[in-house]
Amino acid sequence: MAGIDLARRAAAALIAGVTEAHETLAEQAGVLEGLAPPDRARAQRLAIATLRALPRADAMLKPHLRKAPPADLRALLRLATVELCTGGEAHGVVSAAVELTHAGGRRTEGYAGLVNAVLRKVAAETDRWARLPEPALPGWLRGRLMSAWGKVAVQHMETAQRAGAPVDLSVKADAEGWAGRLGATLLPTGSLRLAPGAQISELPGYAEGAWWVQDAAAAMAAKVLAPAPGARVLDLCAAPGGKTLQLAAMGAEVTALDISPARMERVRENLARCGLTAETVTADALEWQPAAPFDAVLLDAPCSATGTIRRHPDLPFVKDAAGIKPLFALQTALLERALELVAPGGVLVFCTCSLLPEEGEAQLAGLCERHPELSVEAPDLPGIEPAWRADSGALRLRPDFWPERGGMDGFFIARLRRPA
Ligand SMILES: C[S@@+](CC[C@H](N)C(=O)[O-])C[C@H]1O[C@@H](n2cnc3c(N)ncnc32)[C@H](O)[C@@H]1O
Repeated sequence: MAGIDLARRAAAALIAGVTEAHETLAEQAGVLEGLAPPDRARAQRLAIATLRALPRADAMLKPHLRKAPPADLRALLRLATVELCTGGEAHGVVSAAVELTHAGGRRTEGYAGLVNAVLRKVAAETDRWARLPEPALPGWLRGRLMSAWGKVAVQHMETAQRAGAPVDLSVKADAEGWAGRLGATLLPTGSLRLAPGAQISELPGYAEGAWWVQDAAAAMAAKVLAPAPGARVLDLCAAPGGKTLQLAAMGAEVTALDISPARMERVRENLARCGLTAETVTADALEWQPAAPFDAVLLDAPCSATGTIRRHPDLPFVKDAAGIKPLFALQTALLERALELVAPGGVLVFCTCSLLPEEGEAQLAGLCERHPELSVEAPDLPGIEPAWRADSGALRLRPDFWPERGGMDGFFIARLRRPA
């Protein structure tokens, strides 16, 4: 009997956690504890691949299941089905699933025969996979995006989301040199894009903090802010700190604030690894009182994160329309607070990793209506394409942009100036 495949067991647990307990993969970090780094990475890869293809896996399994199996077994069947239909070696995949069913104890061991029989049938008809409809966004989100961006754009976004996301890096300095050393592509906006399959923590420059992982779209917000060296900048919702690192690397005097103590710890760790400094504050942005206003404030507000589904395919199972609605009012309140903390003549950059206009375009329109004294400044960055510019002067970034390069996260970024 072969040993238990720990990565597959963890992957199945992660899948069940997302689909049954509605917890994100990030919230289930405990599942991966104790696994060796390669098993950890493999478990995450398997869970992500399965979640991305879930409707197809269910369509493959449906004819062979008379009633729904227990949740953890269903996750295991879905995982094995995706593996079988995407090139996994049939004997290895089926026997690993059977082993895990036995190992599940009294609750699942009685299903080992069923798991074996069902997966053998799936393995015998993997040609059906390619003829099944491509997985689409969940209905509540699809409808909203259709009204905002149109059917064709949404189809392109879905294609991008199915393809997944490459890994992008922001560098402290010398982007061209690091592109050469890492074999990465230097993107027109200054981020580096790694070739697939890199083991991040093994790459040169990781240990000494020469760069950090950050999607190219996410990296544009701090570049839009572009603080002068020594400028006092407040990063108002800072954790885990990607934008704090950028601002500090640009030479700004940064205050990084976040409400979450655990996430703030990540900011401190990231600053330490990269040898950068910022003042860190754990507080509610709506209540915190600084001694003086700032030259610039960056508000990367909590949002639906619908722009990041291509790298987080767990999100549609965890969030729904009702769950994200309270965020819209929080974003408005945070925007008002952020503006109060900008000194006269200073700059406010507002961004969200959302594709919903309620969390971007509508927030900007509302802010400008309430504060007609503000001016929106169109960003002037290398690499920005005309299609990314909205009439308002903001940047609207979408996963279907840069298709030939591997896409980017969805983001909304606006730069506003208070009169002096
Ligand atoms: C989109 S994330 C920020 C990502 C971060 N800017 C980066 O680039 O790594 C939003 C953050 O807002 C924080 N947050 C939510 N409500 C907050 C509040 N009332 N005050 C301060 N931070 C808050 C969350 O803890 C979360 O870390």
